[in-house]
Amino acid sequence: MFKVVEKFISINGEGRLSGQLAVFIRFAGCNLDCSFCDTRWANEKDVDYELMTKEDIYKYIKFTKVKNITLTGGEPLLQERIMELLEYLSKDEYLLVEIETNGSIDLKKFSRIEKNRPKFTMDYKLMSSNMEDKMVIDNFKYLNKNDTVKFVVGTIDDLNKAKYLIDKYELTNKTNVYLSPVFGEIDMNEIVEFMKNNKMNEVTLQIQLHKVIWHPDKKGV
Ligand SMILES: C[S@@+](CC[C@H](N)C(=O)[O-])C[C@H]1O[C@@H](n2cnc3c(N)ncnc32)[C@H](O)[C@@H]1O
Ligand SMILES: Nc1nc2[nH]cc(C(=O)O)c2c(=O)[nH]1
Ligand code: SF4
Ligand SMILES: [Mg+2]
Repeated sequence: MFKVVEKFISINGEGRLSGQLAVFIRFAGCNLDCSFCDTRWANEKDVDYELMTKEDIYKYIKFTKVKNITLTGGEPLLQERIMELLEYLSKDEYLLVEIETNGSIDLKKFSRIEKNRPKFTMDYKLMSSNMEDKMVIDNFKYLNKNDTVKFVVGTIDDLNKAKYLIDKYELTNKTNVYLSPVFGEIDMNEIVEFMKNNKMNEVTLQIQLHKVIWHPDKKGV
């Protein structure tokens, strides 16, 4: 059984599928406590959730008739039998499943799903998150062109570290690389100037589209 705090259809506001319809399954609980977390409510010990089986989740997804699925949270890979869910969903070739994961969970076993492997959007938490020491650097090697590394940046120091990691691990040759501002905390022009000054080709700047369409704190979107 999986602890689902919310499930909804929306426009994906992040990453490569931003702007497209997606079904969101948000799981309860997280092992990190990022300074900027915009979904802290999902990680509270007493958060309300519905218990769903993998079949319940699949039935809900098919009922929506939406192709893109984002498994998120909280930290989705902490769910005890998440591997069973991923393998179950991967059998449906029509679905495009992506996982928003926080960089602290070893991705090795998940990257081994053969057919129609879910796509990782792996956050690398930088200094301003206060969670950088939890990052599993080895994860970079399990990411491919279907996946994304996302750097949520709140300061110039974060930007400098992101650039250092992008260069050191040649991330733009391996996977998609996104910079995302800590919403409302950093002047996006500063990020653009940094990208221009550092000739950051093949890096994508995103803004969380759902926070532009709706109030930034609105749930279920
Ligand atoms: C709430 S997290 C859930 C998935 C997973 N725990 C993670 O951190 O990737 C989903 C995404 O929202 C991003 N996020 C959370 N709070 C944010 C904020 N205040 N500004 C920008 N992005 C934020 C995270 O970095 C992550 O990419
Ligand atoms: N619209 C919308 N798009 C999203 N993409 C990733 C999200 C997340 O919280 O993981 C998210 C979210 O919370 N809402
Ligand atoms: S890892 Fe994700 S859900 Fe957990 S605290 Fe950080 S942003 Fe929030
Ligand atoms: Mg969100």
